[in-house]
Amino acid sequence: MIMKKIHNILYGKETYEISIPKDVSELSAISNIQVVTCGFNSKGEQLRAPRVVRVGLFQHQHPVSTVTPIKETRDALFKLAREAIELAFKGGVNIFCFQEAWNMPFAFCTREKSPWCEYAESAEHGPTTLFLAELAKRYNMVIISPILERDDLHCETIWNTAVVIDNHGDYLGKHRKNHIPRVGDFNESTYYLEGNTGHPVFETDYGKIAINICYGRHHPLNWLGFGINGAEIVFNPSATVGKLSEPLWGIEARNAAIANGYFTCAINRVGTEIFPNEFTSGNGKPAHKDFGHFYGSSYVAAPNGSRSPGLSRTKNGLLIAELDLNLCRQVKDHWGFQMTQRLEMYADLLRSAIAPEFIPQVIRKRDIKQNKGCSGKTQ
Ligand SMILES: NC(=O)NCCC(=O)O
Repeated sequence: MIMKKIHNILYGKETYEISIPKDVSELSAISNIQVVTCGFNSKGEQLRAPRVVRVGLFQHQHPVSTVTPIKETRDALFKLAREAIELAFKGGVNIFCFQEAWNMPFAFCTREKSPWCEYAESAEHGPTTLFLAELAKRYNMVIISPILERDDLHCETIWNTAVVIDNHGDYLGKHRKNHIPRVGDFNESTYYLEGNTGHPVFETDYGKIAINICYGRHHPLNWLGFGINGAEIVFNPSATVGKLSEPLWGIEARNAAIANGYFTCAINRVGTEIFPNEFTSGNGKPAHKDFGHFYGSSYVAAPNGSRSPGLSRTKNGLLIAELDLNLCRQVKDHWGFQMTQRLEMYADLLRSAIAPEFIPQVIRKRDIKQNKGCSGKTQ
């Protein structure tokens, strides 16, 4: 009883394990992908049937050395992806999402252009999208594929992009990472700029979904943007290391789910990737060859604040979560956060804050004294 109470305070309303076919465990053992399941409770409604979907969050280690030739690396990653997607299909997954820049080493610490920029490919018809489109169609699954994008139409520039492929195997659209980190070894601004795609929400057969890529999870207004556009599930494909962000990890996506009335799915890389050349990041640390440990711990949070168990800190894993999208509106009706959010007041504040002549609204005692006598009368 007391444990139940503690669980409730720390992790929110009770979740349940979902039943999945036996061969999922067998396949999970063969492919060495840990499978964790979780379902979120919702209320029945009189007028709407439950809108239950299953999401699959896949976290993985880079399967080869970082210096492995690109084609060989791609083959190894595609093999792993195929195994994970097959596993997800057997587990009834409708929407599958990879971690950030899933199809390459996370080399943006190095600041080297070669060979890492060669991993960039077209969002619309690059090899990764073509490979996944076939699987998406075969398994009737929406697939979110965060990659390094090469924009052929616009001077071959590079972006950090999540591609959405629908369950018919068609390219549905893309979102480019809105906030680019400049912290620790995250030297990503050497490679790409802040995204120019706004806060798109993709309407799929399995609900309205959006993607907030990695560092964007530190920005509450970025989460808000997807909520304003009607997202029901926001995926947060990430690549982040223990020393930098682990204390924040369990809080940010969960808080975003509560504040915005949608489900959030936070996915992180696993393992340590060693690069051939030493690098520094202007932070006084000795030159080194790796980012540190990517700690996995992927999880799902619901709009009512409850969360799933996390995947492992060290192993490849697939989290299969069952969500009733009706819960989004149920929580909005209950708490009224959207009704009470005062967007117009914040819009005014933001508009004035970006103006060059902005004066912060600070009340100081000395200003009061200047304007009024002790009697409180204006002088
Ligand atoms: N990939 C990325 O944006 N990482 C930044 C570090 C963090 O946000 O924890």
